[in-house]
Parts: sequence; structure tokens; C-alpha cells
Amino acid sequence: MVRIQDLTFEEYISEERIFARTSQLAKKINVDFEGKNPIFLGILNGSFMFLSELFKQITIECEVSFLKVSSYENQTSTGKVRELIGLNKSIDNRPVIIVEDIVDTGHTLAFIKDKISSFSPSKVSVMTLLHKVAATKIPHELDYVGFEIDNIFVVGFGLDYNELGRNHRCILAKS
Ligand SMILES: O=P(O)(O)OC[C@H]1O[C@H](OP(=O)(O)OP(=O)(O)O)[C@H](O)[C@@H]1O
Ligand code: HPA
Repeated sequence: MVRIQDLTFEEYISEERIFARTSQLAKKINVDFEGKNPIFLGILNGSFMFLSELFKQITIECEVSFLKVSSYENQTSTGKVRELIGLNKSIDNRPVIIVEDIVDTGHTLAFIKDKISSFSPSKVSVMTLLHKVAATKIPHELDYVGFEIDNIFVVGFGLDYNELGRNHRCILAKS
């Protein structure tokens, strides 16, 4: 059992299973994108651990870059304003692989895909380590999924609870 602030968590997906699945996904990418020089776009912060493990096993010509979605409360309205930081013309006419740690409601991915499309990538593929299927409000075509998980709160391997717990080597689920 692991305690983070007021919550307790139990191991849900072991480090071994994460590594084995990540290797399978990397092998598939190496085949699917051979000769296509894709750019991996990691979505910060959560994807950093998954992307670094994946990227070590990519053997084709490729690039890596990172994007951050910043959210802040608008001073003049109640709405949340979101902004995508780090996008530039390097994705013009290139195949892009968005790399996420988790697709939960699907709102973040919808926002990212919309912003990216204005840069005219030749193709946009999505890879996510986790997909919380029953929580999804905006369905997406997910090209590479590590694990479909239950509708429970998870931390570890890059995922956080109040910014804590990202450093755990496995995925932990709330008890
Ligand atoms: O499908 P959704 O319901 O939109 O949730 C998924 C998003 O939530 C998390 O990011 P978060 O905004 O918590 O930032 P973080 O990666 O820095 O933890 C996660 O990394 C995804 O980007
Ligand atoms: N855990 C951590 N971060 C998240 C989750 C989760 O289950 N869903 C969306 N962001």
C-alpha cells in the first residue's frame, strides 16, 4: 500500500507489464513508420516517463518534441482558458504521433488535436499508455493503446495526484 496525502493506492499494473507492453508498441511503431520520419509529441507533464521508455526502443529515423497544455481561470469569465505551448512549424507536413499517459474524458486530446491540425501535419496518430474507457466523454480513434483500464483514479509512471506520485515505477490505483 502507498499513501499519497489523504489517499491510499495499491499496485495495479506492474513495472514488468508496462515495460513489456511498451516494447510491443515500440516494435509496431518501428514497422508502421519505417521511412516516414515521424515526430513524437509528448504531452507534458504526465507522458515524460512513458515517452522516454518508448523512445529508447524506437530504431527508425524520428524526432521528439514536447507540448504543454496550460489551463488558467479567465479573470473576466468563469470559463477555463486553455493554451497549447510548444507547437511550431516543425510539424508542417510531417507525420505526428501524439504521446499521452492517459486518455480519460478525452477533453485534453480533443483540444490538442484541434490545435495541431492548424499546423497541417501529414498524419496525426495517437498513442496512450492508458485508456479509461468508461470515463470517455469525447471518443477518439486511439491508434496505439497500452492498457484499457477501469474507471478508477491511477497514479505512478508519470501520472500524479496533486502533482505527487509521478515517480512510482508502476501504475497504482486508488484503494
Ligand atoms: O482525457 P482527460 O480527462 O482530458 O484527461 C487526460 C489528461 O489529464 C492529464 O493531464 P493533466 O492536465 O492532469 O496534466 P499533467 O499531465 O501535467 O498531470 C493527462 O496527462 C492527460 O493529458
Ligand atoms: N490519474 C492521474 N491523472 C489523470 C487521471 C488519473 O486517473 N485521469 C486524468 N488525469
